[in-house]
Amino acid sequence: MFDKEAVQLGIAPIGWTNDDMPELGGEITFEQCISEMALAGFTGTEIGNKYPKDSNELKKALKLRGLQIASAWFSSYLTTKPYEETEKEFIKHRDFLHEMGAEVIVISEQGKSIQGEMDTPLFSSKPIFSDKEWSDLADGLNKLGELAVQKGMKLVYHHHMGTGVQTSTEIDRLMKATEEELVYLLFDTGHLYFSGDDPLYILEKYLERIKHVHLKDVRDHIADRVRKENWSFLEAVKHGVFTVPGDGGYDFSPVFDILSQSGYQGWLLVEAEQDPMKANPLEHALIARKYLRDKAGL
Ligand SMILES: O=C1C[C@@H](O)[C@H](O)[C@@H](O)C1=O
Ligand SMILES: [Co+2]
Repeated sequence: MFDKEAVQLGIAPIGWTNDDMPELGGEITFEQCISEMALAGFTGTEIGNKYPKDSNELKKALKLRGLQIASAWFSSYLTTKPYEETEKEFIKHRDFLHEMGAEVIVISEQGKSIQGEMDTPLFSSKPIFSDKEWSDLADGLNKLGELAVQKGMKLVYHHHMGTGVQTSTEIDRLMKATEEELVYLLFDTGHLYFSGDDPLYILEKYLERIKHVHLKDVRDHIADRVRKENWSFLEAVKHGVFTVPGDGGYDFSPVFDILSQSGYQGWLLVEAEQDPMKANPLEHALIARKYLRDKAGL
């Protein structure tokens, strides 16, 4: 059983409006998005591209609906740009999240990433970092982790399809190369399962370092087509490879058991980017909320 006081349930806006493909959900307003999150029974969200940039305006809109900011994605370019460039942007991002009351900062290395490329086949073209790139990445993350600690926050690394940190082996290398008190892990079920890795291996091995969780499910028949037909990450998303927990092929029961038994504290954030014209966002938010109630007792 989860400690209901220690765990908070959130949902990401990318089921309503997509950050990587703004045409998906382009007609859906920020207000509709956050109102439906609250209506479905969630109390938190991450930040999407339609959210107000002004912290007071954002706070007011969220407060009206009983929502909090759990975190927000930050793209680092530690393998391809001078460290100082990433640091400058990171400090602005950190300070905004701190102002919004978030405790974790999601980071993902986008140097050499193919996740935003519509025509680059996902499985055959993912980047593989050189030894130099691994050390630049680890050194940079340690420094950014220190900057997070200065504000009492935690840096959580998001392993991601189509990036240099996608597979279990790559996550192992990153975790080994970084300081455990500075760089934590974001556990995203959907990315590991889609990659063909066992999410439970990562969950059990890094339980102590996992400080943020994305609950994303996968439609197996679409994932099979992505491999066979050499689709890109964005094509996969457009075709509906991701969906909410309870609607795809992954059984979250062991994930919930392991997390609850370990006394996990923090956010469980449902995240399923898909085309809102094909998958009604409110309907899917409700499916996820029911699944969490039935399977996790939350
Ligand atoms: O956490 C995430 C943020 C998105 O923008 C990203 O593309 C998605 O796949 C994800 O897991
Ligand atoms: Co995610």
